Amino acid sequence: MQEEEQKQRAFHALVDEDSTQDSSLSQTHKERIQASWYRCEQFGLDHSSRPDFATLPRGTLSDLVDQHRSLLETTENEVLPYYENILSNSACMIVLADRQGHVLNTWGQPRFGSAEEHGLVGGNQWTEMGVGTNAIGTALITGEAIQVGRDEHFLRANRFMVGSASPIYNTKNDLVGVLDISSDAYLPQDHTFGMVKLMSLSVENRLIFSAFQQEHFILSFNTNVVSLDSHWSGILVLDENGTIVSANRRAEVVLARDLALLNINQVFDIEMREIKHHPFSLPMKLIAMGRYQFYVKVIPPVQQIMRVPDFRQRADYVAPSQTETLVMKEKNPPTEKIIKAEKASIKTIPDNVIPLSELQHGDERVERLVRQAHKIMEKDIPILIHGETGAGKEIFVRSLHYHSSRAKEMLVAVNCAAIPAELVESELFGYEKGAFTGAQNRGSIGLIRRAHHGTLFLDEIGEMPMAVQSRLLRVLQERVVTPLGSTEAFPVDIKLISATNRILKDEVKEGRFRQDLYYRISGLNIELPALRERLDKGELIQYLHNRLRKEEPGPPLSDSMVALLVTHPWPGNMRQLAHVLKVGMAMADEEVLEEWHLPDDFFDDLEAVTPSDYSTQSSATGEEEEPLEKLIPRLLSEFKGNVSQTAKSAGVSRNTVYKYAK
Ligand SMILES: Nc1ncnc2c1ncn2[C@@H]1O[C@H](COP(=O)(O)OP(=O)(O)OP(=O)(O)O)[C@@H](O)[C@H]1O
Repeated sequence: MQEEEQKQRAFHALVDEDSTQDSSLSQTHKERIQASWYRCEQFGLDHSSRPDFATLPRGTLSDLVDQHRSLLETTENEVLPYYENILSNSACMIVLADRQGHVLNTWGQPRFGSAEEHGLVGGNQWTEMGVGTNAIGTALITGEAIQVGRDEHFLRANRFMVGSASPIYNTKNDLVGVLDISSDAYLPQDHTFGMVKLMSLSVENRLIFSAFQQEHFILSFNTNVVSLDSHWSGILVLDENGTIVSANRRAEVVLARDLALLNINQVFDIEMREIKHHPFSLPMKLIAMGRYQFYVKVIPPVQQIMRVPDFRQRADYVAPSQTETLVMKEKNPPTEKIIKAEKASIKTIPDNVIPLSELQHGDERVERLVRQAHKIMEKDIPILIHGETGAGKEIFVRSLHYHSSRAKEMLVAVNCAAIPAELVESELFGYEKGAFTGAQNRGSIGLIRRAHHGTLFLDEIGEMPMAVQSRLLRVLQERVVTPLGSTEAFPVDIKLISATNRILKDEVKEGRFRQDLYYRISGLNIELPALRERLDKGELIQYLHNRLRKEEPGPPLSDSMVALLVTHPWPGNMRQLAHVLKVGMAMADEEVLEEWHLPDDFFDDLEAVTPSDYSTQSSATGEEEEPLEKLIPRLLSEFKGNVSQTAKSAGVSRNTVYKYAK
């Protein structure tokens, strides 16, 4: 359990590498600045040196601009407009530089002096060697995003500004440029840093789309369905066969592996043919690496859409004039019909929501907590759910929401661990026109107000940054949300459900979670038991198996298989069970599900917990066990290379056969 928690923390640290602002991270930043200053000394600079911009002649600059046309256009036409509402009139300057630090273009009007004074101008080169520690030059050397505060600049001449820069990588993972926001120190700097990182991610994502969207499938994935279209989603590019031909940096960080040329079925529990047949607008919930759950959206190749046969040739084609009348008719259905439809939609629980009555199958403890939570949904009392990862917290919350009087309104699920720390605040509370900059813009309503009259589910609440905790506390006390940069307070009526797999009381003791907020959110405390602790394990396994068989036909479960599944420790809980069943059912096709159909990690877990409890058939009969390295090659040659028969006969998975095959 402890190990699992550690793994979880490591995973979340990866999912949001920027989420912690603890001393170890600021230490890393300090070290980076120190290393840069050391380099500057080696370059022979001293603090009073004048910046040497090695300005390019005009002709050379226009050649450089031509070479970087696609990068410049992507930034200028496709990325900056999205940030206009936050950055315009902000008295900051956005700078795009090439991989040698040459400024290619700038946007905005900084408050700090003229171009001659600040030097952020087309053709000037911002390297550490010429200009000392600076955001652009230091990001180029380290290959990572960095914010350089006024006094962190090596040269005194540059200490009038704060620079936030983030490198841009192309689809081949080569560093091709740097995006920088420079301003005097009056902007909220955390936010500016978050923004420049997002902008560079967004340029990278656009470069991927321009390069691949014509002929490839593009998968975007995130831990949170609401954030699927955001720039911090992972992106994978797949060819016809499901081979990953490109990915953004976020995908590699989140999945913590080199993805090049893997097949999609080695990353997610899905085959390419299923991806092709999945309705494209509908996000899927998939498991990565057998354990971690993501929402995944598929964007099909543009050319494929165009290859669809001309619809006018279809027999059921209705000419436009007729269509219009049909639509008009539908627009005015009889009142009775509307009332019926409304009633039906209120009563209908979406397919992916498990009815409350099916959440438990005879475990009294679970039955009691389901009953309590259902009741409390109608009271003004927040619910806090604690449970191991994969225990079914989110499934439980969805079920609660759709069985409450708030079912017609939105359930807004926010995974606090999946949003970069600098942006959690504006995502949750929204921001007013020109919140950060005094600019004219449309602002954003924020996730809390989106859940007005509905349910707000704050998953992984233990990961919420301290500053955001204080703001959330005020919202819960005063029941109003004041968007960033606004003086207006908007009343909110939300049912708050929070979930965590940390022990929040310990987090309070360690000073990582506000005590007052803890008491505010934990009106009803629910401990969702781990799968291994549940008394209705057998029934639950059969229930989940039946549910999966409704989605896709699969083999039946024998009693001995249920008995084996019941003995498993299930560190990944319901999520792992669903994965093991899915893999097993796919491997078994229409045969009866047997041990050797199950994935390897199932047996790894068994061996790790109770090596002596789990024994193969031969050891159960007391016979001397033949080591796998001998048994597998022998059986393989006996069965003339047939992997399935070998696996079946040895009582191991196919992967194990491959491992020991010589
Ligand atoms: N009661 C249930 N019946 C059937 N399947 C379930 C149930 N609970 C969970 N599952 C399965 O387990 C998966 C994980 O569940 P869920 O996302 O609710 O876990 P969680 O506790 O919120 O996990 P995490 O803490 O990692 O966010 C679901 O996608 C579903 O496949």
